Amino acid sequence: MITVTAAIIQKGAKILITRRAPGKHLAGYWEFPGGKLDQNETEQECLAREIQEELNITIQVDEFYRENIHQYANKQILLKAFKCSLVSGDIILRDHDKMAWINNNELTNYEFAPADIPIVKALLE
Ligand SMILES: Nc1nc2c([nH]c(=O)n2[C@@H]2O[C@H](COP(=O)(O)OP(=O)(O)OP(=O)(O)O)[C@@H](O)[C@H]2O)c(=O)[nH]1
Repeated sequence: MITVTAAIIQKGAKILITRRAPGKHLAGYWEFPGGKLDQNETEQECLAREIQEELNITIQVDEFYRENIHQYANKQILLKAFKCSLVSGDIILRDHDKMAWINNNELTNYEFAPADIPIVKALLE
């Protein structure tokens, strides 16, 4: 099983979502940015690293939110979502082709990666 971290980055009342770029697994689906846990790093370190690499911003990882295990056709992932806040930097999309700052109630307007659905549902409650 692959552990994947995901950041729910809050700025005021809005949260950041990003769309997976063409050519990637699940291209075109929206997600919470993040990525696979490397050996010898904590989940918090992984998330801060991935967000810096993918989005060019520095975040603070505030708290664990929810996790979900999902079986894709060729892999099983443990998706771990954390509430985060923006510390500094301007976003540059390096891995995604779109981003949006949205209110939680707008989550229903976007098609999320299947593994994210329970996390999206929790955010809508
Ligand atoms: N970052 C992120 N990945 C997610 C989410 N939901 C979800 O199913 N994933 C999946 O978890 C894996 C995370 O991989 P990644 O973003 O680090 O790397 P990648 O696509 O370049 O890797 P890969 O193509 O080798 O699988 C991908 O298979 C991705 O589709 C999510 O909300 N955030």
